[in-house]
Amino acid sequence: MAQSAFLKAVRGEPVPHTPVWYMRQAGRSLPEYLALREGVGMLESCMTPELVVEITLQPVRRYDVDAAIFFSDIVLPLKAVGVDLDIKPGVGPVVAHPVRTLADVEAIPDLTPEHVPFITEAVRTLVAELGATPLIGFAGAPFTVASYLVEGGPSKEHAKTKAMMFGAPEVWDALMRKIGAMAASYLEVQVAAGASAVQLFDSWAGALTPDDYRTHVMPHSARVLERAGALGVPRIHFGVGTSNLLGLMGEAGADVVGVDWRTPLASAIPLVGDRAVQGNLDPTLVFAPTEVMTARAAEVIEAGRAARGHVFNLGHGVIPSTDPDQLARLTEFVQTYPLSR
Ligand SMILES: Cc1c2[nH]c(c1CCC(=O)O)Cc1[nH]c(c(CCC(=O)O)c1C)Cc1[nH]c(c(CCC(=O)O)c1C)Cc1[nH]c(c(C)c1CCC(=O)O)C2
Repeated sequence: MAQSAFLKAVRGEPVPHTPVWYMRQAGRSLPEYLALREGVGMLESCMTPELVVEITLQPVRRYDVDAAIFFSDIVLPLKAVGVDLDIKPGVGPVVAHPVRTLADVEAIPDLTPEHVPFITEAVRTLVAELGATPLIGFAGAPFTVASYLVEGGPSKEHAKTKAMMFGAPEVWDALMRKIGAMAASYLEVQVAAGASAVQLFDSWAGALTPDDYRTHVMPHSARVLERAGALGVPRIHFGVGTSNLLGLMGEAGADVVGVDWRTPLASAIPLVGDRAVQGNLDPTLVFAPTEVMTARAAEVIEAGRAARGHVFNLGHGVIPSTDPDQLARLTEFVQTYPLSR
């Protein structure tokens, strides 16, 4: 495991090849996933260790990627403590009673390992099955999880969330502390059971100005990353549309900053300081002819050499209509691309 290209890259050590994994590598792009999920709800599948193990392993078998990502969802810890929510196909997380008041926040229980025995079981089994392939655990960052809780579902503008942030700072602070502590506890469970690294997904942080991020969000994400850091595992911090936040997302306590595809790595690397980067091929390039896709992947790898370390990934999740064979070709291309270091 110590020889893993992924772990070497995140520590900034020389690598045998550029490591690669994909956000949403498990899921609807894989026919074997669709077959397994038939008649099983998303949250139900996340709470069934045999399904979590099998779904997490599917892309590792198919692509021989350099890391597995635990199959779950950012709202799963909320579900586990009893928040009434569902994940609707084609929509995303939907919360029955959106959070508006301090009483709403206080009604959400704190997460303990006893809430998520199925996570511990799934991670332990996975780590044994994966052998030398590292498992990445993950949690949703406070802002992104808050958006689902406050809006009640997916949102483009995050208007209610930001209205609380600007207009009800005491409710906002209590909510961010509550779900930040929950994210940290959730990561602790995954690492205690054997996860080798963690990723904090702040997918919607790109909706914020740098000042608002620094004042209202970063301290809460920093506390999550600090607790994860105390466990001794590398921490990846990712968001979408974050070109103006990359420096702050690194400073929040990340070892690796995830970059979406809109920001060229050459621009991102000077912003993140002495940290590794992860990313960032446009996920739609898998629909281009293979040689177009691989030429663009080569540009990403070349640009990544300027960083302390580089983990290849897409700039956001695998699009469900992606052809798995094309992703297999991309993986092989990245893993066999010549190194100059
Ligand atoms: C914002 C967010 C969510 N969930 C997640 C994020 C952060 C990452 C990102 O920015 O994409 C995180 C997540 N969700 C899922 C994973 C699995 C691990 C992996 O990356 O392979 C991870 C890391 C499974 C999932 N989470 C979800 C699916 C699809 C559900 C299904 O297969 O029926 C999967 C595989 C559902 C979900 N859950 C969420 C959305 C937006 C959706 C998609 C809704 C849809 O289009 O159907 C919330």
